Amino acid sequence: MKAIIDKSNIEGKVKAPQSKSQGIRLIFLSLLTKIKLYNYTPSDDIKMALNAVDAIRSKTDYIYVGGSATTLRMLIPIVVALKMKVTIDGDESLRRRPISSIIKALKKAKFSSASLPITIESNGLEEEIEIEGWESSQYISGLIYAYHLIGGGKIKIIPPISSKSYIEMTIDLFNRFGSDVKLEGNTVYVNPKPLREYEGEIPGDYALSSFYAIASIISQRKIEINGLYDPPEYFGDHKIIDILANIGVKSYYSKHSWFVEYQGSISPVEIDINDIPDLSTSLSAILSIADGASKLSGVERLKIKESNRIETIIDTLEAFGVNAEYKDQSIIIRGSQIKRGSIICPNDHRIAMLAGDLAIKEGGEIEKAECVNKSNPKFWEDLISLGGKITLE
Ligand SMILES: O=C(O)C1=C[C@@H](OP(=O)(O)O)[C@@H](O)[C@H](O)C1
Ligand SMILES: C=C(OP(=O)(O)O)C(=O)O
Repeated sequence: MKAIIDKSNIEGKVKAPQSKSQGIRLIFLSLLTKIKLYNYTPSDDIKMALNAVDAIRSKTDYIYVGGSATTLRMLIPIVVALKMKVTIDGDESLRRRPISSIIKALKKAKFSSASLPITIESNGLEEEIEIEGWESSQYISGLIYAYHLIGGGKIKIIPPISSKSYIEMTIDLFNRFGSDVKLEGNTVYVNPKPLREYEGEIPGDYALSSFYAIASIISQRKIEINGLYDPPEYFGDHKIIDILANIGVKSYYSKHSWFVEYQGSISPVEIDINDIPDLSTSLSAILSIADGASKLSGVERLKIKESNRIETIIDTLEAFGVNAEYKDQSIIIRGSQIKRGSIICPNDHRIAMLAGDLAIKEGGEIEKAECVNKSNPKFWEDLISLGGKITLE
């Protein structure tokens, strides 16, 4: 599918896209307590998480997880804790992504290979585990679930810890459901308590919502995004509210809604995105119109996302006339006059959304635009509902 976009003004009200991270966590929580989800958006990754828990329940020996690394890397410790013998596979994109740290950490399991497809045979999960913290936080999130399945345990994380905000998200979720999980220093202590049940919707997603907010800023308008959860204390994607406020945008949260309004020029900024990697793409869009050069540091692990996002962010910015380069382990973005451009989605949903935001300025085309379905199948229809002049063919 191709998205053909003309210069547009993005404004009005929209419901936040559902959170892939919160959704996958709630789905895996159904292994531990009763969960009933209403009106969920069936993104590719949500479908893969549902696939995984169904496979666990029916004790099948094969689980396909598509392109969802969150599902994969949370699933591996869970199937090991359940002493399952199972083969897990994914799509071409996921087969290229690393899973070495969790294989190294799980000493009581046997793994047929160091990448997908992989057959796992398990004698269970050790009471205490040590795992490298720099490859992916998703393993630690999965281990927290796994330790809830076997009555508790200790996770010693070898620093540096990447994407720490997602570990905080998992801990926050379990504690809100009544459990007792603590991160003290670099160690997670899992002391399972009875979990409450949940009936409701998947909460809205800040990183996915930021593409709508930033499209509105690029078109110098204002927008209200509702259905969001109260921003937690810990640092994470929800801090996008403050990040935009600090570069010249009117941006604030009130009663489950995020209000964003263009106020004039955008200030350049230096941000370490190691704990908020999913914001790298939407931040690249707004920094394209900043008055000067901005710097995204902590970008090394963007290489192991659905695409090598260091390359695909820079290629996409350049396709729309924006001056960008990779220098000193950072992405440098120099504010430019965005031009009409076009890309073929490099099998990466957030790159298509970045291109969608840039195209709002002077128009553009995105081939394989359906790649947004991995996390937000409503992306194009939502932009159209907000005033986007977009033809899908
Ligand atoms: O736990 C999660 O829900 C996620 C963790 C992050 O991955 P890493 O921990 O591998 O950075 C993030 O990029 C991903 O989109 C979602
Ligand atoms: C990297 C992402 O997801 P995952 O790691 O779950 O594939 C993402 O949503 O940008």
